[in-house]
Amino acid sequence: MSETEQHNVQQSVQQGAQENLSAHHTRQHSTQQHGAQSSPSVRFTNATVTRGHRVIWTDGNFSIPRGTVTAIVGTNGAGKTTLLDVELDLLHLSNGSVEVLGLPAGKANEKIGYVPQNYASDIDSNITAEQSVRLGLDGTRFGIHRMSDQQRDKITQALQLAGIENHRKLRLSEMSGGMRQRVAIAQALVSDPELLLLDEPLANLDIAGQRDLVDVLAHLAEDLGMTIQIVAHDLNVLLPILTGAIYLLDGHPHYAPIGQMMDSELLTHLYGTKVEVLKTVQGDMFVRPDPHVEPENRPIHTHTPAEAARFHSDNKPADDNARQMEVR
Ligand SMILES: Nc1ncnc2c1ncn2[C@@H]1O[C@H](COP(=O)(O)OP(=O)(O)OP(=O)(O)O)[C@@H](O)[C@H]1O
Repeated sequence: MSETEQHNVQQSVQQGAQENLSAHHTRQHSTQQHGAQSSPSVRFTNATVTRGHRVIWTDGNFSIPRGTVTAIVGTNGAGKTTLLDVELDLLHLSNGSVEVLGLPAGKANEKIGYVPQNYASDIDSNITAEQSVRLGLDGTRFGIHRMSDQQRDKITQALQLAGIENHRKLRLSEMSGGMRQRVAIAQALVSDPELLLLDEPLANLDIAGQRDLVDVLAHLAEDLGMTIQIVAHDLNVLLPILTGAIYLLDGHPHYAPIGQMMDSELLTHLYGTKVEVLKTVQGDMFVRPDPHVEPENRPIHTHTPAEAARFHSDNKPADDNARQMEVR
């Protein structure tokens, strides 16, 4: 999808947010009072997607509970962004079905916050952070209507959640990539989403920027109970907050809880190069390429969905999959 199309999509996802604000507050409140709703955040059934004449992936069969933080991982071109497109009903399946927040894909879009790849590269960077976040409330109507007190409060709240309330008057052109990424997140949050979809939000951020962003996501997930999906290439920085991962392997999407995902055999197949899962004495886990493998010895495997599913079917505790190392 072109960047302009992505931006239009982002706006269409956010359209109706203003009208739904009060209804959404009621919904959120009742969810907090009565616990998580019973339907999963997403449910894929026999899902196959094609673009043009090309099959991107097939046999998607999984569901993910609400209140979870899920990475979407796979090699370049495996179909991670495509998976988000399917959840937003920007792309129809050629077979099977997808439910999002208990409804057919597309029907719950006003409850979804979406942060596309490369945010701000195609919008007017002369606008301020506050104006940009306001686009999440009234989209294309920006600039025509006066802001109500309620809207102003919502924008302030979203800027606070993203940790940029002190920069609301700064123009995007004056901001670093990390700061713009936070503006994009604030824009997605301003409509009080139940599900937040982020497409490679960590790309182009330095280590401190990545950690700051993960802290923001941790607050949204842990304190506000938001369900989050994040397309990412590097699992390490996200590991402290991840509950699971959708992994695209050999043309099929699978879901695994994070403990089962941290398996060096599975990750080696997934990344197409030998990787190790290591555990520090403090109990933190991380993934790294095996430094002893020469490039020409990299394994190249293809697997059926059933074979791939076996990688995480034996419920091995995560500890069994990880080498322990001393890091103090
Ligand atoms: N609009 C489109 N029309 C046709 N093919 C497309 C379109 N968008 C993407 N594709 C193709 O679909 C496949 C999956 O693309 P997608 O962007 O979902 O992959 P990805 O896993 O997100 O990749 P990356 O990690 O490089 O961002 C790629 O081969 C891509 O070339």
